[in-house]
Amino acid sequence: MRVIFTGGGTGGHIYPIMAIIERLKERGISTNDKILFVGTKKGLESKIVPAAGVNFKTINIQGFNRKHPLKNFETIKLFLQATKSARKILKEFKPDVVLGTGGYVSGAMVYEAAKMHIPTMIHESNSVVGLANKFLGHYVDRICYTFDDAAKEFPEKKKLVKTGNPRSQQVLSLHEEKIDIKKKWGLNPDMPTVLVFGGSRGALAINRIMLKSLMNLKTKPYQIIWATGTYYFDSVQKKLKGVDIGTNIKVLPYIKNMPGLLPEMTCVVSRSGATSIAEFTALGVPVILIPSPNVTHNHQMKNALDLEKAGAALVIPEDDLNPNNFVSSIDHILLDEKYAKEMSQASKALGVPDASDQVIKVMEEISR
Ligand SMILES: CC(=O)N[C@H]1[C@@H](OP(=O)(O)OP(=O)(O)OC[C@H]2O[C@@H](n3ccc(=O)[nH]c3=O)[C@H](O)[C@@H]2O)O[C@H](CO)[C@@H](O)[C@@H]1O
Repeated sequence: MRVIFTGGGTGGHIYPIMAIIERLKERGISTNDKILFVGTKKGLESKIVPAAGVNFKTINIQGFNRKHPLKNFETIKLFLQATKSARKILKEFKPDVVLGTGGYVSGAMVYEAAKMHIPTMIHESNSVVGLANKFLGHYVDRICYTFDDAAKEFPEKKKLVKTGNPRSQQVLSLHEEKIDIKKKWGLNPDMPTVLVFGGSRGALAINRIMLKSLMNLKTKPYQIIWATGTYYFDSVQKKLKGVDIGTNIKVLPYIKNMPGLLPEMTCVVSRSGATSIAEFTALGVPVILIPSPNVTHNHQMKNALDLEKAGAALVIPEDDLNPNNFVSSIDHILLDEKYAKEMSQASKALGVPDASDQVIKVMEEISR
């Protein structure tokens, strides 16, 4: 099967595609020469995709400027050029199906493909639908989604297929490379352990609450792995200079093998980005979610409440966060095994272990 994938900007648009590509190859449905990823030069995809050995082409496109509408003249000019480039790529590559996950580049590619009567589909990984997917919903053959709230935003119900997030299946298949926390960080593998991190880039609010809670946390009968985010690591280190943080707290910039560490954790404290949630629910990890308030339409709060409603997470809004509710929420899960087990089961029930296969099934159904 010849497939063009397109999506850009954030990791949320890229990780699901990378998971589907891996599975397509694993199952022998497609090969590297029949797969093309179309993104932008500036987006994260220009680093991740070629590094994974996937064919990559770019289109020059930019977002609309909501603050300075006059500057959008250039944007419109670029958009029209982008649709021309999209058409050229589609004519040359001749895909059997085109799948977009969001971002302006995906808007241009999938729209052009639909106009050329090439089978098209989109995947929405968040609970609030992004601008490009909302627009494309009118033109594509199928709409795959993760959260029921997202489905409500598309008027044509017959196009909808609930597949879950392909990252879930990928995380489960990587399950065997577990991290040995004793060897790696000198921690006790028999002690309950909590991982604290703030999404792919780290979160200032989560780092601040950790700094404020350290004196309390270092006396607890559990351990903490705190990934500050690479960007914040030096400033956190400076603040910790000369401070005794005990032996049960390990401070790191970034976790390289998250799927290998998550199954070892008793509980996780995190933001509620779509990919993180796909990972937590695939593995059934009990979580305390502190949604980022700085995202479009407050979608992280919606993602988080979906888990809380199912009994799979505790949610603390960033505005309400203080050292008391932070530490007592961790205590609640780490010191009560029964409660942690119930959360884990509720979380697993939300995960879709064969999400990539479900998306691939839709691709096979519509491809020409
Ligand atoms: C601030 C912002 O705009 N956030 C958005 C961004 O979040 P963000 O880019 O943080 O993405 P997610 O939370 O979805 O995923 C983070 C990814 O980074 C990995 N990781 C993180 C820390 C670490 O030390 N090691 C590591 O490997 C996680 O395992 C996960 O795979 O994209 C998401 C879609 O995916 C959106 O829902 C979020 O709202």
